[in-house]
Amino acid sequence: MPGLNGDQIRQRLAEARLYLCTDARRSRGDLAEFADAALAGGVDIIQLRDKTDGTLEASEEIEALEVLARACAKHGALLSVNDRADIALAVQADVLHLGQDDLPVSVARRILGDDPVIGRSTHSLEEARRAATEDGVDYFCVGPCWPTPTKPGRPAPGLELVRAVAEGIDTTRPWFAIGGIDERRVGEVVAAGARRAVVVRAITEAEDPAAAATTLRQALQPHDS
Ligand SMILES: Cc1ncc(COP(=O)(O)OP(=O)(O)O)c(N)n1
Ligand SMILES: Cc1nc(C(=O)O)sc1CCOP(=O)(O)O
Ligand SMILES: [Mg+2]
Repeated sequence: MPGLNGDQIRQRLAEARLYLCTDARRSRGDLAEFADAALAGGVDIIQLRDKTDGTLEASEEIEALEVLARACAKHGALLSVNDRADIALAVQADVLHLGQDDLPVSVARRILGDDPVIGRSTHSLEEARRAATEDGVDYFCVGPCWPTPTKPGRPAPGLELVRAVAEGIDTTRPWFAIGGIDERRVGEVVAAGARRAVVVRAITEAEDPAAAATTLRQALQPHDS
């Protein structure tokens, strides 16, 4: 099946509210079933981020991404690869996500071409400001909103940073709050000015991933910017 072109990917990114990072569920059941439930519940973008026991072998990562790609095609969602431009190219991903210490965006762009979108992690107002204008970046993430065991050792700038970004910088590019967000806290994130969120445990550890996604999506949905 042909993939989405750059305009279609950017259109879906603009409309996205809920972004899920999941591991490959090597020790917790079926990845296809889980992805299908999360996407049916309202996840717009799904990323494979498996760092539980070291990183996956490239072949294992590609195999898991192919499972996610089929689920994304079924639900009209975007497929995101973490860190690795070579793997994003290999699986024709819609999205590549890069942290501050990952590949430079200009290098990733050279590898990927213009169509896939590239996202950046930011943890300060200065980094967010840079990501909001840096060439080749399509969206950025701001956090952690709360300290999180999913990213141990990463200090949390908290909702103060979300407020500062919402009020103080050019937010023409889509941006997502991240870190410690769950059904209970998502209202605070929205009140701080975010319209989009990235979650890990709130869905990967939910008893009912579809219901968790629906609740999070509804909390983020009422806004239209
Ligand atoms: C959507 C999204 N946002 C942030 C991150 C974190 O990226 P990074 O800081 O590079 O950390 P790792 O995830 O690579 O450990 C992400 N992966 N996805
Ligand atoms: C992968 C990641 N990156 C962060 C950042 O601030 O860049 S916070 C984070 C982990 C988010 O996991 P959870 O939803 O389980 O708290
Ligand atoms: Mg990274």
